[in-house]
Amino acid sequence: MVEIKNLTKHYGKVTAVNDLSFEIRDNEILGFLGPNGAGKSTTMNIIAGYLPTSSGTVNVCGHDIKEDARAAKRCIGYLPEIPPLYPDMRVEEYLRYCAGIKGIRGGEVKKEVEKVMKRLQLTDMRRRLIANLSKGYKQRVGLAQAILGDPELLILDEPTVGLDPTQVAELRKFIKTLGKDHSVILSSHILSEISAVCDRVVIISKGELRAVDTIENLERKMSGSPILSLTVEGEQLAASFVLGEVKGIKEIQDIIENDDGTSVFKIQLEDEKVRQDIMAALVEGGINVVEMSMERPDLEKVFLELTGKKK
Ligand SMILES: Nc1ncnc2c1ncn2[C@@H]1O[C@H](COP(=O)(O)OP(=O)(O)OP(=O)(O)O)[C@@H](O)[C@H]1O
Repeated sequence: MVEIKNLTKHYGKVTAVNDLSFEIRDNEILGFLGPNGAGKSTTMNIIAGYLPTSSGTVNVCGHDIKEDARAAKRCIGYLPEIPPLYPDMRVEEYLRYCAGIKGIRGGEVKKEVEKVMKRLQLTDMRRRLIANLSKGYKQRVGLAQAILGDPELLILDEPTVGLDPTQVAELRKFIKTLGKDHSVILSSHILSEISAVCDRVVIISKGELRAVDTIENLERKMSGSPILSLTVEGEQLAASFVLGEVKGIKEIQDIIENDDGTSVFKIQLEDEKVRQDIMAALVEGGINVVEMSMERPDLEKVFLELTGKKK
């Protein structure tokens, strides 16, 4: 869907983006993470064709954003960090105006505007002045203009900023449904949001790429030796004895005794597969297993490690 190659952007002496390369695949929701000033908005503005590159290329749906801007922009719906709303226009009037800018003509305008208003539950607000809308409704209008004409690629720059928790949940749900038949690149500061919504994630810091992968793979790569959390019933000593016989255990890092007579073992493994041997040994040794789960670092730890902000 989108191929970004060696993208660099200078603002005078400031290098905002430095030799960035990644792709956005068909029908995926790609999370775009980075600390403040990392270069996220700059990159998104360039992909959307709003800002020229200093060097490098961006190809959207087979069209070079520089050479063939008009065709590339036809495939793109963009919701910038600050949506380009006109406060003195009414909702429907504004969406009709946006449809015109996007090259939608004739009877298609009404059809498209009705469709997006319905999708974002704006129909009852069609005659409301944008200035008088709540922040949540303004964001819906911003999103409605982005999806007008059903573009294949949606660029959403921090779409949930300033919304209340209910609106955030609604918007996330909507973005998830969009991701079924669109490609979406979504920037956010909220790591839990990226975890909840995205398939893959790109992490940048100081304009440079730090990682591109699925969240699961990133967490796995960061985790080093896997840690097993094992809760058993009965004598700690008996369980320790059985565990001592299993090959592939690096270290028992901790044993926590609970009030209900169960004990939790934190066990560092050489390989995740050792888990099965542990289970078999415990069953054979007559130890009752209450719970067994792998512990992974969450996206926050991965992010802090990759962006050099480790606590
Ligand atoms: N028009 C501009 N002129 C000069 N420098 C700029 C301009 N726009 C951005 N920058 C600088 O480029 C760098 C990247 O900024 P950008 O807004 O792309 O980061 P960001 O990751 O979107 O940050 P945030 O999360 O705070 O929105 C920053 O150092 C910023 O100060």
